[in-house]
Amino acid sequence: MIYTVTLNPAIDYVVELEEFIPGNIHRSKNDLKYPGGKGINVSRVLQRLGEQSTALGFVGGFTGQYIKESLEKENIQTDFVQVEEDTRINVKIRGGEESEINGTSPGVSREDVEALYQKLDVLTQEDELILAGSVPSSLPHSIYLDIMERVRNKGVRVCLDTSGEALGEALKGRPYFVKPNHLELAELYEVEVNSVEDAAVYGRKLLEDFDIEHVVISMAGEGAVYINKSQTLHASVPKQKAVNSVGAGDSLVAGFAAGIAERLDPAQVLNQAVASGSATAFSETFCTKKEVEELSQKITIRSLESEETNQA
Ligand SMILES: Nc1ncnc2c1ncn2[C@@H]1O[C@H](COP(=O)(O)OP(=O)(O)O)[C@@H](O)[C@H]1O
Ligand SMILES: O=P(O)(O)OC[C@H]1O[C@](O)(COP(=O)(O)O)[C@@H](O)[C@@H]1O
Repeated sequence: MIYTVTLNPAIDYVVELEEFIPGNIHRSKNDLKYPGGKGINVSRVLQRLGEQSTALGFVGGFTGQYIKESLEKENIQTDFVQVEEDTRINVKIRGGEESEINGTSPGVSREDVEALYQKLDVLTQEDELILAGSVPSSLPHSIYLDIMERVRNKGVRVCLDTSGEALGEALKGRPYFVKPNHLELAELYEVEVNSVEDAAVYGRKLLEDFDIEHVVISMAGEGAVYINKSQTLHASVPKQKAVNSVGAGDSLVAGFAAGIAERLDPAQVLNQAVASGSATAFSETFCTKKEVEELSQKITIRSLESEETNQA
C-alpha cells in the first residue's frame, strides 16, 4: 500500500483572470476549488493511475471536512488526524503569469503528532510512504526526519518532496527517493542549476551525500533528470503550451511511486513519472491515465553517462 502524508493540506482555489492588476477589483472568467497540498495531490493522481493509497496528515474545520469528503468521493482512503483550527486555503491566480498566495497553517499540537505516529506504526516493508509538502509553522523543520526515524526499522520505502530547511533536515534520514526541482537543488547546494548537465552533477552529489536510492530533479518544460547508483537518465518532454503548473511536481511523484510499486525498470519509471507531470501541466487540472499513456509514447529518455564520461 502507498501512504501519503500531507502535514499542511489546503483547498486550492484557482482563479482565472484576463489580467491581474494589483489594486483593481477583478471578476474571474472561471474558478476551480479542489483538495490540495502535495501528498493529497499525489493520492489523487495515484487514484487516476489505478493505484490505491491512504491519505494521512492533519485537517481541521470546514475546509478540512471538504478535503476529507472530496477524497472519499473519489474513493481515496483517508485517515487524517483532526486538528482544531481550519485547514488553509491557497489562492492560485491565473492571469498572464501565475501568482500564488498560500494561506497560514492551523496549529498542530504534540498530541496530534503522536496520533499521526500511531497511524504510521502499522506500516511494513511492503509499503511506500510519501512525505510531501511544507511543514506547518507550529511543527519543527525536523518533523520529516522524526517520521523517518519512527519507521526506520520497518523497511518502509520513503519518498520525499519538500523544500528549504525541511528538505535539508529530512535528507539526514536517507529517504529512498527524493524529488527536488532544479531550484530547490540549487538552493540546497547554494549553486546555480541552469542546465540538464548541472542537474546531473548536483543530483549525483545529492544521491551520494545522503546515500539515496533514487533521485529525480524535475525541470519543468525541460523534463527531468534521474540518478541512481549506476545510471543517469534525462527525460525530455514534447514542447507544448503548459496551461497549469499547480500539481505538476506532485503528479511526477505519483507517477514515480506507482512505477516503483509496479516494479518497472528505472527508464520506465522515469517515463511514467515525467508523462504524469507533463500531462498535468498540459491539462486544466490533474492528468488522467489515458493522457499519461498517450504522452508516455512521446517522452524521450537518453542516458547521460556517455556524455559525462566524454566530459571527464
Ligand atoms: N511547461 C511544462 N512543459 C512540459 N512539462 C512540464 C512543464 N512544467 C512542468 N512539467 C512537467 O512536470 C514535472 C514537474 O514540474 P516542475 O515544475 O519541475 O516541478 P514542481 O512543480 O515540483 O516545481 C516536470 O518534470 C515535467 O515533466
Ligand atoms: O505545502 P506547500 O509547499 O505550501 O505547497 C502546497 C501547494 O502545492 C501544491 O501541492 C502544488 O504543488 P506542485 O505545483 O509543486 O506540484 C498545491 O496543491 C498546494 O497549494
